[in-house]
Amino acid sequence: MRMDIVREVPRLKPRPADGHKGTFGKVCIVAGSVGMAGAAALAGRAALRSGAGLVRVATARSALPTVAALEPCYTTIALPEDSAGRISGKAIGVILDAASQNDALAIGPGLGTSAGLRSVVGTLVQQDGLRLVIDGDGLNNLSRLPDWPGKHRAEVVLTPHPGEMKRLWSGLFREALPSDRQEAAGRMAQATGSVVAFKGAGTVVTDGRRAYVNSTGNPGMGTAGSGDVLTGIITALMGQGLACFEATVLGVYIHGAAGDIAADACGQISLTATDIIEALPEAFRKSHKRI
Ligand SMILES: NC(=O)C1=CN([C@@H]2O[C@H](COP(=O)(O)OP(=O)(O)OC[C@H]3O[C@@H](n4cnc5c(N)ncnc54)[C@H](O)[C@@H]3O)[C@@H](O)[C@H]2O)[C@@H](O)CC1
Ligand SMILES: Nc1ncnc2c1ncn2[C@@H]1O[C@H](COP(=O)(O)OP(=O)(O)O)[C@@H](O)[C@H]1O
Repeated sequence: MRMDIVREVPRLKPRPADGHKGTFGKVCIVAGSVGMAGAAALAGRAALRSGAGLVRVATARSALPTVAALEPCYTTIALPEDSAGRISGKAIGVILDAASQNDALAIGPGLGTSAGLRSVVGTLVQQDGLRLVIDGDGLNNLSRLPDWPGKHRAEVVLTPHPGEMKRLWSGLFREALPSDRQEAAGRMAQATGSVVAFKGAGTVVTDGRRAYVNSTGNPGMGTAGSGDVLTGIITALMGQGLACFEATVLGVYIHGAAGDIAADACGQISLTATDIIEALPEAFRKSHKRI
């Protein structure tokens, strides 16, 4: 598969002196469940550290007090839940309202999987004009909807790790997942009309026409919640007006750069997803000088 290789990492425009929180994007992150409140908080905090003017985290009602207590700077939206403490299918009305009131929406970190969540994700991909990042269990729910690419109208970014990629792939193709990561990501992007960030060492970002292979990051980032942080970063960059491909390239680059700064400070063995968030300010400052 021939794709143009992108070597330049996009950048955010300097902030206008009279900018305010409305200028820098409102984003909503639909995430978390009882037992995985942390995933929602990590994505929300990462979005704040990545410049979103307003961050709203929409989560299952029972998980909300924990999610809210983990970070004072985002607001929260309580969603109807099922008996297992996962967001239920009845939440779709509130989520569609949030979609219409925000510049970008993410769904997935820590959701769990269920028929209700499948219908929520399936409805979101059909929303014309919605800018949507799908990660984690958002992808696991999506992979059980084999006909979704034919119906989708939203601008979609998919951020699978290799396990999620396998599930997504087997829902769409008969043949095995190609071992060439660029080939796999490129075909997934073309078949679904989405931007794909196929995560792992050397994350590949592609829209099926262009491909970027990331050089930042380290094995210390193989730690729980690291991908949830990436979701928050990309969503915030989309909220600030970057197109899906550009936001994903910059997001993947900054996430890896923050992981490298964090590994310098605390070593790859002890690195946690929280350390990646704490390193985002330095990663953004350095990238503005270097890129
Ligand atoms: N604090 C929290 O609340 C956390 C919640 N999380 C959520 O937990 C849910 C399930 O996600 P998980 O990823 O844990 O479970 P999955 O079952 O989706 O994936 C785990 C498996 O994926 C494969 N895999 C992942 N990265 C790989 C790589 N680089 N190379 C090869 N294989 C790889 C491995 O087989 C691994 O066992 C998601 O919604 C996620 O957002 C996790 O992010 C962990 C932290
Ligand atoms: N060896 C590595 N080199 C560079 N980046 C890595 C490496 N291992 C993991 N990462 C990055 O860490 C993140 C892990 O995400 P993911 O597997 O979704 O974690 P989680 O589901 O726990 O949030 C991805 O962005 C991935 O690219």
